[in-house]
Amino acid sequence: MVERRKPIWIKEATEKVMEYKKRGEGETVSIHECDDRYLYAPLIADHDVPPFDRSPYDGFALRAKDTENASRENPLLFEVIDEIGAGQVSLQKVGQLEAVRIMTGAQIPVGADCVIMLELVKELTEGGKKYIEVKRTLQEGDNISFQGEDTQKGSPLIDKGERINPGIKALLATFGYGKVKVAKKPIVGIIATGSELLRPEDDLEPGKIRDSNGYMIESQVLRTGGIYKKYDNCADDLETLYQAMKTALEECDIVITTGGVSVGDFDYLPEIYQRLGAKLLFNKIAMRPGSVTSCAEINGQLLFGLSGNPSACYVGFELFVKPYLRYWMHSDRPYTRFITGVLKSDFPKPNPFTRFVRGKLSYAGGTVYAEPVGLDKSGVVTSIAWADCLIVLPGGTRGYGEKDEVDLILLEDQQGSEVPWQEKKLSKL
Ligand SMILES: Nc1nc2c(c(=O)[nH]1)N[C@H]1C(S)=C(S)[C@@H](COP(=O)(O)OP(=O)(O)OC[C@H]3O[C@@H](n4cnc5c(N)ncnc54)[C@H](O)[C@@H]3O)O[C@H]1N2
Ligand code: MOO
Ligand SMILES: [Mg+2]
Repeated sequence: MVERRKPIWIKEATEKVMEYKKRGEGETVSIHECDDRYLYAPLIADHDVPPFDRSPYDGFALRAKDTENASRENPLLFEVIDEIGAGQVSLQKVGQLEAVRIMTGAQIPVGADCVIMLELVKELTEGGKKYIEVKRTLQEGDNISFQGEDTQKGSPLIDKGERINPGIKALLATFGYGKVKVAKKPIVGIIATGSELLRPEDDLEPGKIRDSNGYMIESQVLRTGGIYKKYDNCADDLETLYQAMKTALEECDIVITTGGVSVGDFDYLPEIYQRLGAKLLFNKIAMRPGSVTSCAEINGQLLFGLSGNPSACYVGFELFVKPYLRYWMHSDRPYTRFITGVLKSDFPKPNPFTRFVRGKLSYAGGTVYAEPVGLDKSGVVTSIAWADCLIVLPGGTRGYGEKDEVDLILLEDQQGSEVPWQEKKLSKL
């Protein structure tokens, strides 16, 4: 008699995985290599930015009070006592009716309290001395970028666990991090199982297909920020698979298998979990695709048994593996981000389980729309390539129609969510 598995809610499966969440160690990398890594410590401003009052324009620095009586009818002459570019500091003190020619980015000289742009003055030379003619009044602070106006010393800027983007990298450079402490990348073992599997470089043979899941998971691991170790495809043979799993467990932080988790004659994963002495967390989830997604734990290490069906495998990773890995890298928003949008076409097929339909986002009139792409079957591979979201259609007795409001899981998002997508209503399964 074939085992009858009892499905659990997505919410419950997520919680079971995250019960084993842990934070990985840190390592130091060159700033050149910190992109897309997760910060291991918060970033706090250790000095003011800008670090000194500076000119935002090419112009002349002078004292505002000296311009009090300046006008078109009454131009005032200021003697130019020095000239500085960015990086230079004037040793002169600006006194009454004096000015320093100053370029953008240069420090405001002592005595000066405002800047007038080059275009607004007339320059003249008389008796070997340089002057400018000022025809307008200026206020103290006019055209000055003040020390600390961007950020002040001691300000918390970026939390630990944030993924380093170009802006964060700019801040790291600003505050002198030639080397950056980041979370170590978790090593994810990938084993594609199935006697039908060929490698991409192999010619097709009767009854065989090329392994696509293994490569797709490689990509998902990289997109999440981890590193992968892909093992040779494993035929549906208990002993070979058992040995491959043991090796992967020793060499990796977590292990993902694809295929062999269902109830078929050659689906050996359930038996392998038993032989390894791993604790089964779940092997059936009320969702489609990916209902067979399994997870087991041994000595704190997780084994994810993703479905062999490509679309199911993909969804299983996004919902359950990704948050675990992101948390590992210290993210406080480890879950896949979701938003609300509008269904762009009918989806009449009802399903008792929550469905994650591969979809494409579009925007019109301030609304986000999502349209299913490709064939909605868990064995389908093409739709994954066309999708940038998963349209969530909660299980029930009816299908969904155009204009229905739906949750959308964003596949390309790197910001993450503090909370997972989860069923809003839980009835009996
Ligand atoms: N009697 C039942 N049969 C099935 C059930 C069930 O509940 N009762 N569940 C179905 C569902 S749902 C799914 S999903 C699949 C899951 O199967 P497995 O995870 O055991 O995967 P396999 O049987 O090994 O393969 C399924 C399918 O996927 C292809 N495959 C496998 N690996 C790859 C790969 N690396 N790249 C591309 N494609 C792959 C494989 O050739 C099969 O076509 O079970 C249903 N059956
Ligand atoms: O678990 Mo299977 O999800 O229908 O692909
Ligand atoms: Mg199977």
